[in-house]
Order: sequence, then C-alpha cells, then structure tokens
Amino acid sequence: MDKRALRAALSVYLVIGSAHCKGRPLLEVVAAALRGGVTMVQFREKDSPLSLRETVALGRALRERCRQFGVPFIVNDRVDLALLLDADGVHVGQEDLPPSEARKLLGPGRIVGMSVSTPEELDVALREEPDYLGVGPVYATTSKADAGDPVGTELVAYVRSRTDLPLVGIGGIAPENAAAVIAAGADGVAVVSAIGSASDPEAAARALARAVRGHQAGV
Ligand SMILES: Cc1ncc(COP(=O)(O)OP(=O)(O)O)c(N)n1
Ligand SMILES: Cc1nc(C(=O)O)sc1CCOP(=O)(O)O
Ligand SMILES: [Mg+2]
Repeated sequence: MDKRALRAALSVYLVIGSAHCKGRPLLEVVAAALRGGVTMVQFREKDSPLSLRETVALGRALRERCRQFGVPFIVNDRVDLALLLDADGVHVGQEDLPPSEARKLLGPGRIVGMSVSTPEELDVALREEPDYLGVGPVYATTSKADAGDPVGTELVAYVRSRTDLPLVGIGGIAPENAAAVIAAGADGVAVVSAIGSASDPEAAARALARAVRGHQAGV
C-alpha cells in the first residue's frame, strides 16, 4: 500500500479485542464499526481467555469481514498470528519484535506499524523504519494499564515536525477531541473504548469518521 493510501486507511482506526466489547461478541462490534465507517482494524486480543485455536478462528472471521469492506486488517504484537491469518500487517510496540525483523517474517507488501510515546522512542522508530507510527497516549486512557501519562497533542505535533511518516494518535480519543489530534498533524485517530464501549458501535464509528473527515476537509 502506498503512503497516500495508508494515510487514508489510518483515518479511523479501530484497535480492539474481546475484553473491550462490554461482553458483546467481538465480531459483532467490529462488523458494526465497519458499517459505521472505520478504515482500519487491529486485532488486539491481549491477556485473552481464548485458546490459541479460538483466537485463530476469531481472527479469520474478523479478517474476512474486514476484506468484505476493503479495510486493512492488522494484528497486534504477534507476527506468527498475522501470518496465519494472512493479515495485512502487524502493529509492534517498542518492546515487541522490531519492524525489520517483523518484515523478514512477513515478507514484502505488509504494513508494519510502531508505537511512539516519547521523543527518544521516536528516534528508535525512525531508525527501524516502520510504515506508520501510533503516537500516544494522547489523552488519559483506561484501556491500557501500562500506557503511562498522557503526552498530549504536543507529542503528535513534535512527531509530525520530525517525519512525514503516516501517523495516528491513540489514547482517550473520542468524537469530541478527534479534530484536535488531526489539527496537530495526525493522519487519523486510533480508538478502543470510543467504539468498543459505545452502546451503538456503528453510530460511534460514524461520529468519529465525521469528526476526522470534517477536520481533514477543513470544516
Ligand atoms: C495504533 C496503535 N498505536 C499504539 C499501540 C500500542 O502498542 P504497544 O505499545 O505495543 O502496546 P499494546 O497495544 O501491545 O498493549 C497500538 N496497539 N496500536
Ligand atoms: C492500545 C493503546 N495504546 C496506547 C498508546 O499510548 O500506545 S493507548 C491505548 C489504548 C487506547 O484506548 P482508548 O481509545 O480506549 O483510550
Ligand atoms: Mg505491543
């Protein structure tokens, strides 16, 4: 995928696992989010009670649903799972497999995203050449226990000043504050609870898409 298409795909990025769906089936929540207009989906089945077999079966169902909508399907952390699921890519953190190693296993044409939470982590990421960056937590979040203190839109702006890599803000983002993240230089927003905890995930996805697109279009 070229850089321009990747920027568009990052517009409304759902990062989700079963633990963040309020007891509803993950496939149901993802299907609703796709109808509402999410543009990328990350399968983040962390600390899951599911067996590996169940995880693979669920991942395949999610991948198929994403394909029906023409939306890239990314796997969190695990390159082995990404390969098994024929995913479009992986997202790795600073403690996970480096992008260059992930690429060796995944082969060409897959997307590799990497997390950045500090200027020092940005230095590491720029050396390791991921395809896109996830910058956060922009705002306070309860969806990731080890997320650290909010970095604000200031870190998004700083990262944008140092690189033209596609980048997405993550952490505490909702329709009300999404425009500020785009204004700071992000190509899109990544969310867990704004969609996973919403009573109507389809409407929540639509509201986020409106907020992001409205700002991208200068509305
Ligand atoms: C888009 C996006 N950005 C950041 C993260 C966080 O990744 P990581 O730091 O590896 O933390 P975990 O998600 O693995 O807990 C992400 N997953 N997606
Ligand atoms: C998965 C994740 N990564 C983060 C980071 O800062 O790298 S914050 C986060 C959780 C985001 O969840 P919510 O949208 O519910 O705040
Ligand atoms: Mg990780």
